[in-house]
Amino acid sequence: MVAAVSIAQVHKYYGQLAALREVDFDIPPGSFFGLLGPNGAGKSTLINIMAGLVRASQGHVQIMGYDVQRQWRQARHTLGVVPQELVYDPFFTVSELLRLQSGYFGYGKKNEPWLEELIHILGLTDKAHTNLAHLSGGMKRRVLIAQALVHKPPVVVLDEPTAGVDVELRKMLWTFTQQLHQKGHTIVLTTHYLEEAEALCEQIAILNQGQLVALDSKTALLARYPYRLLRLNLTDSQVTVPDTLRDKIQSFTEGELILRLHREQDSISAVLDCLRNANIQFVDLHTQEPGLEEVFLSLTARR
Ligand SMILES: Nc1ncnc2c1ncn2[C@@H]1O[C@H](COP(=O)(O)OP(=O)(O)OP(=O)(O)O)[C@@H](O)[C@H]1O
Repeated sequence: MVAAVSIAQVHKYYGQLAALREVDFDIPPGSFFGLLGPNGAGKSTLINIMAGLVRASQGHVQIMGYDVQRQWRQARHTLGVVPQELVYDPFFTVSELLRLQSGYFGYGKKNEPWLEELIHILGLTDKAHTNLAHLSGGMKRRVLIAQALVHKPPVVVLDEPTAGVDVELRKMLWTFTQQLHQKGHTIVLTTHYLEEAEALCEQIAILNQGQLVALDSKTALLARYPYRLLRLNLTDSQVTVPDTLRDKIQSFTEGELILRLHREQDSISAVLDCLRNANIQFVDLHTQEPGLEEVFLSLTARR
């Protein structure tokens, strides 16, 4: 089966700076794929290479089997990218822009019902004849999504679609992308909201300083993490935690002590004995399984 996106030995240099180093992985067709990484990890560079906007210094990228450089026309037809920046042309209305974009892909009147449907499902009906310059940031974001979908691309890349949007629009975008996924589109999502990636993505790649540091299903990634958290609400917030527990402290604020315990090496009862021996009392405790945030931080922490 052809990969939705195939990234083969990609390097990208900006002068001396290696923005991507030996990045090599496939995004399976039909997956909901999270591309994560801290600021400057290389996510946008990789997306721009997929979109044919930036040329890889070495290596190849294919979208649905089409090379983004040699077969750029076909590759572009199979890909829709929702950019991170709110870039727009202030001279057009929403509906004019979508028609123009549709025409760029060679679609004529036959595509009108789909454009109407996009306007409707993205809640843009009232704004269809409004100039883009007069739309709010949230509305502009919806237009960018519609614009990326005019040609019904099988692969849809959303570069931080929920950055800076309100809760209502975020929920609407979640539902919308899930529906696209259910219809068979491959979704590639970058986001800094790890709870968002955890809720939506099945497969996850993590980039750090231009290199791939994790590639797995979300479930496997979470299961591989060897720690869990122990949360204790202490009666006294001023206590000194015993030395033997110091390196396990994840945080200690306002009487809530969170310890990071190794599943095999640390026993909860030994930790509690240690606290009791130090005369530290607590009113409540519970354990918590790690979330994507803990896994992400452990893989991307700068040494
Ligand atoms: N046109 C460019 N010229 C020079 N350096 C660049 C250029 N574009 C990106 N970089 C550098 O390449 C590295 C990767 O940047 P990139 O924007 O791909 O990261 P990112 O993971 O998308 O970050 P963010 O989460 O902040 O959007 C950074 O060090 C950045 O400064």
